[in-house]
Amino acid sequence: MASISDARPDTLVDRHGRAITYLRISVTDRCDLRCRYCMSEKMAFLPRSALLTLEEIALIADRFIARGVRKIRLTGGEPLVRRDVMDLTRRLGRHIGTGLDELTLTTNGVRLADHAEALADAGVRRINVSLDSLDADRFRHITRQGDLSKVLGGIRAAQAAGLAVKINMVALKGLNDDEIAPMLGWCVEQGLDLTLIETMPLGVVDEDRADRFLPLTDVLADLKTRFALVGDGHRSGGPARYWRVEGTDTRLGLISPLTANFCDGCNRVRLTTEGKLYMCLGHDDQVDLKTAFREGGLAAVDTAIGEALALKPARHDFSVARGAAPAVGRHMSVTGG
Ligand SMILES: Nc1nc2c(ncn2[C@@H]2O[C@H](COP(=O)(O)OP(=O)(O)OP(=O)(O)O)[C@@H](O)[C@H]2O)c(=O)[nH]1
Ligand SMILES: C[S@@+](CC[C@H](N)C(=O)[O-])C[C@H]1O[C@@H](n2cnc3c(N)ncnc32)[C@H](O)[C@@H]1O
Ligand code: SF4
Ligand code: SF4
Repeated sequence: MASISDARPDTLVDRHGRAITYLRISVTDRCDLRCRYCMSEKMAFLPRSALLTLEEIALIADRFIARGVRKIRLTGGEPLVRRDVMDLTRRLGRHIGTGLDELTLTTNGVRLADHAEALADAGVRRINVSLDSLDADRFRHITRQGDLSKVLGGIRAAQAAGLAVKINMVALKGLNDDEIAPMLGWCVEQGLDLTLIETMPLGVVDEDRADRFLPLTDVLADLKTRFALVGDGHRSGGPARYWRVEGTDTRLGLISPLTANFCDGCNRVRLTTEGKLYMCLGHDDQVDLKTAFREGGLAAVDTAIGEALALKPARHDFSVARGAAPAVGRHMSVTGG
């Protein structure tokens, strides 16, 4: 866990002594899919007038970089549906090697083929692509409208552009639990990493989370009977714990907020597309950086960021008990995952 004593003088440190070095930016709440665990079928999206402009996002990101953020991830909604996202990527990419160690992106992959080379040219070296099934019908069912072939084409294009690709798969009881081992096998064949994710109770969706929750402790025990998995001390700066499939290049990551809490090591905050800086995925504490910027410029942004550090909760209170209300009303697509 990062602590105040590890922190450089300009590093952002929260009231629990955790250095904030990772900024996740949701560039849009919109998406071209409607994954069942993420959104309800009928979602209302923000009007475009509510969004930060590209220039505002870039200026706010610069303030975080000046104060010790070393990793930025663009996310959403689906980041590649925002028309000017590549301009933003190029702009932020200029910090790589100086202020930033890494600029990266999490995408559903649908539009990836059109953007893969430009992402690589902007300095992105690896991306995460969400893929919950390799069966076209099931993929369409989970995403409500997705075309698997486009995602697979996007992954191939990313690899051809030299990007390392990690697959994100949300483990869903009764929806894709029988595909987890085959997915890991496929990732080994394709030279991809795989991260499994426990479903988190954010926003009201159209089914009870308890019906879909799959503890990754059980999944890991099963995978260990099928693959030679060796503990791997790799850290990406994100929440996953890693294993390597022995004799291969593939890493298996587990993101287990319910069964293996990782909040002690939290190093991240989230900027939404309307300029709210959320201090935790599972809580409502936030400051409004859009208003701060529009009323007081970057000095007011700096002050607001400082104030936000005092709001960061120690940990989430997620519950996937039957009938439990979601931890917060906003959907994952709004907070940016
Ligand atoms: N509870 C919780 N979940 C998180 C956090 N950060 C990321 N996740 C979840 O982890 C999943 C994968 O996130 P990604 O966008 O791939 O980011 P990452 O795990 O930081 O990625 P890497 O840089 O590859 O480690 C998503 O479902 C996120 O919501 C976090 O701080 N808390
Ligand atoms: C919100 S999406 C945004 C980026 C992009 N649209 C995508 O799907 O990769 C980011 C990540 O959050 C995951 N996610 C969404 N809702 C979730 C939930 N309720 N619990 C756990 N992970 C979730 C997705 O699977 C995806 O990997
Ligand atoms: S997980 Fe990503 S692709 Fe799926 S609905 Fe949410 S934002 Fe869209
Ligand atoms: S749930 Fe909140 S405190 Fe825990 S790791 Fe995620 S953002 Fe950090």
